Amino acid sequence: MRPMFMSLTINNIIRMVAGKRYYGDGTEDDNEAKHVRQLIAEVVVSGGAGNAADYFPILRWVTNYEKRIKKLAGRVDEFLQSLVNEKRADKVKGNTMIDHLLSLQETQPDYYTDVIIKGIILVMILAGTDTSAGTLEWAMSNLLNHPDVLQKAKTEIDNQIGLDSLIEEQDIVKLPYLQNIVSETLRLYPVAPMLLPHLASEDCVLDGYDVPRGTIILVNAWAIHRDPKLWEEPGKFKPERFEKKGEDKKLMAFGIGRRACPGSGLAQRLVTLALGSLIQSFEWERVGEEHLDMRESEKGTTMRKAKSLQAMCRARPIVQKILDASCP
Ligand code: HEM
Repeated sequence: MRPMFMSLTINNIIRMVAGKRYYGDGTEDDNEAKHVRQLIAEVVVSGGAGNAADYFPILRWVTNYEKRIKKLAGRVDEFLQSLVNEKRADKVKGNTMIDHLLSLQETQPDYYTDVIIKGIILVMILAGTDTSAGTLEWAMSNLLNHPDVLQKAKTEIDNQIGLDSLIEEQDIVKLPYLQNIVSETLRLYPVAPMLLPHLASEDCVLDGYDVPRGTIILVNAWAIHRDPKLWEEPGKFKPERFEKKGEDKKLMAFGIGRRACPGSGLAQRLVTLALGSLIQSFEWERVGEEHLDMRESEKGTTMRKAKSLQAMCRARPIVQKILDASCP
């Protein structure tokens, strides 16, 4: 299911940024979409790769890694510039993120240069797609390994939303158990397990340790989320734990403070809505009797499942109802 989750999250970000869709919905044979899909696939593969020549500079003589990455960066820049140029040429202003950034460029041209705008688009794609897709994959895998939790979430959705209309963004507040499933997934499987590296801007003392200015600090959120001093039965997937007031305050899957994830609201909404829609629309089962392998992959910048998720599903009656209503 990983490629489907990636298509969803990339569409979500690029539609917000540029009002375009490159996956599904008739884009299969579109040449521009094909080109962008290929480019994004290359960026995803290269994104988490290490460069041995950083540690053994002599390897520069034998690998063409840097040359290849520079070429890829050039193609990415060309693509981002084409998105900006296209929006700039539009006669009527739209409501996409690029439209708003170009308006700011008119009033503050020294700050909102094309380079800054392209940087913002790129960070949205890099930080906002793999992370949400990975969380969805962990959440779905947890549900398949815990059919009782899946059943409880289905009952909540059926009772709160009904069997005639699809769940919408504003319904999420009526689904606390579904929200707790997402929190419990982020606790056990934070896709950025060491957050991002932070640099001490001044000398400071952390928990009794002297930390000199310039030290790189990594926070092990994964270990904090499984600390038996903080959580009861920390290794157990138990969404009910978040029914206790204040438990969610202990989560740090998005970091804490000024440099915490600015996309956390979007990510939580997208993951909860997508998960809710999958539960509402389909009956889900594991492919075999065995529990799913929940080991983590050793590769990549985000923490992914070592074994990509495969599952079986059967449409629930609501799908036919919605299809009948959309093409009478
Ligand atoms: C489940 C999904 C996500 C998770 C678990 C996640 C997690 C994180 C974490 C742990 C950090 C570093 C915080 C720190 O070191 O203190 C971060 C930073 C960041 N995230 Fe997310 N993120 C997710 C989705 C998103 C989305 C959807 C976007 C944007 C659309 C986004 C944009 C960013 C950006 C721009 C930063 C860097 C912020 C800075 O350096 O000031 N993230 N995220």
